[in-house]
Formats: sequence, structure tokens, C-alpha cells
Amino acid sequence: MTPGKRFRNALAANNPLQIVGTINAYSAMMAEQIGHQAIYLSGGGVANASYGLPDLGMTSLNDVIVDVQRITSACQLPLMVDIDTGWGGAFNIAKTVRDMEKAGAAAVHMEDQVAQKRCGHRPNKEIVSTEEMVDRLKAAVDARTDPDFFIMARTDSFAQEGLEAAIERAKAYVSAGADGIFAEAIKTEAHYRAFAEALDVPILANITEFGQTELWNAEELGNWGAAMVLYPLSAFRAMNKAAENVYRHILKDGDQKAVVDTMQTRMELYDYLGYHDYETKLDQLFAEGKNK
Ligand SMILES: C[C@](O)(C(=O)O)[C@H](CC(=O)O)C(=O)O
Ligand SMILES: [Mg+2]
Repeated sequence: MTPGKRFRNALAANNPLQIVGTINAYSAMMAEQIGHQAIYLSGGGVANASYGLPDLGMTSLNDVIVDVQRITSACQLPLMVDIDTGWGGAFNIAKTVRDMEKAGAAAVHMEDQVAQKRCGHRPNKEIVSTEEMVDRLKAAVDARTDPDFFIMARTDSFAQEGLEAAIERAKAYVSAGADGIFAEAIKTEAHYRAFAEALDVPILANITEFGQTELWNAEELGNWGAAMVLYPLSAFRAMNKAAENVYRHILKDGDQKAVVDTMQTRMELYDYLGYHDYETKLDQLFAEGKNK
């Protein structure tokens, strides 16, 4: 079964489908073993965590592909990838989609901001015309080889143009072939309901912390018509805070005793990695070698 098909199955089986951000391969393994059905690679996350950069369109296709490959090699869950604005014109976008498919991604979202993009929850975003975004989407849809590969259009237009215009754009994006709509930085129950009622494709709610959106519960978002709920950077933010605390204590206390309880143990780490299976296998191979 292709990754795209697995994503569509997860979407059909979960209402709404929770999609959790996994900043690296090991996080993806944890999410999988905890029981999540779909995972996400955040564009902001790649920029921040892998390159120490802000989420301002400074990372390239190849920068993101590296992290996609690491995650899809380690985890079977369908992965949605943030491809920002697709990284260029029609030919570049087509290449982005093909490369994402080859790297094992199941879904992507592409947005209607200008190439010099910003985080969707920050002020002063600029967007391209509806026509330009429609062209981007057509290039993406044409390029996929697996018809189940899921191509979602993200619109950042709500902040500048308001609800009605954003819905009009979303309709045009669906006509261009988008499989789903990511309405960025909408805020209220009425907004979610309006998008869900106007469109007959799955709608994604981006429940990112410290942004424009309240931390609505998945069940209520589902009742309002959201088919997917995204938590793009939640675990990453928590990991960062935990790491910050450890660095401070080591410097201040001269040891890590005060924070050891906040750490995942060696055994927990090994359990997620399947370490003991590897070790058993290695011991067997070693014993066989000796017997020769
Ligand atoms: C979803 C997002 O595009 C991302 O890159 O993870 C960000 C998330 C964030 O900055 O909180 C966005 O919403 O623009
Ligand atoms: Mg992003």
C-alpha cells in the first residue's frame, strides 16, 4: 500500500485525524508506538531544529527532503510534509512533489504566500493571486505519480482578506485539484464551520501553540467539521523547554541530579528503538561465528 493510500485510510478511519509533528526519526517512532495514526514534518521545525533558522522561507527542498527520508526510513506511519510555497515555479513544484513521493511522504501542504514567506501566525504575510496559486496547485497535482498522494492547499489569506475571500480562494484551489484545505490562522467555531460547509474536501485545523488559534479540543473541532487536526510543533516545543532546563541545571548545580526525573530513561529509549532485538541478533551472529 502506498504512503498516500495509508494516509487516506487513516483519514477515513479517524474523525478527526490527529496529525502530530515529529521533528526527527526517533520522535516519529515514539508517536507510532504510542498509537498515533499520522505524523507531520513542520517546515518551521526543519528550519529551527535542523538549521537553526527562523521560519522565513530560507530552507530548500533538499534541506527538507533529508529529514523526510530519515523519518520515513524509521517509521511506517503516513507522513505529511510542509512544503511551504513549493520552492519555485511550476517545474520546481513538480520536482518537489516527485521528490517528496520518492522520499516516502504521504501528503504535502503548499501555501499561497509569496516565496519570502512567514510563519502563518505572524503579522504582515503577503499572498500571491488566486491565479498564481491555482497554477502552483495544477503543477503539483499533474506531477504526482500516485493518485493517492495527498496534496493539500493551504491558504494564508484569512488574515488579510477575511473569511469570505479565503473561502472563495479555497474553492478555486479545490477546483484546481487540491485534495484538502488548510485554512491557516482562522480562529473561531464559526470560521471552521464556514469552511467545512462551503467545501466538500477534508479541512485541516492547525492547532499550534502561542499563535492565533485557541487550543480547541479535537472532538469539538471534529464537530465543527474539521477532518484533520494538526499539532505541528507541540512535542518540539516541549523537548526544547526540557533541554533548556537540563542545560541550565548542569551549569548551575554542577550535576544533573535535579533534572534526572525529567529524562527518558535508557531503558525507555532502548524499548522504542527495539534495541534488545538488535542485541540478541548480534549475540547470535557472534556465537555462530565462534562455532565455525
Ligand atoms: C504549521 C507551520 O507551517 C509549520 O511550519 O509547522 C507553522 C506552525 C507555527 O509556526 O506554529 C505555521 O502555522 O505557519
Ligand atoms: Mg510551515
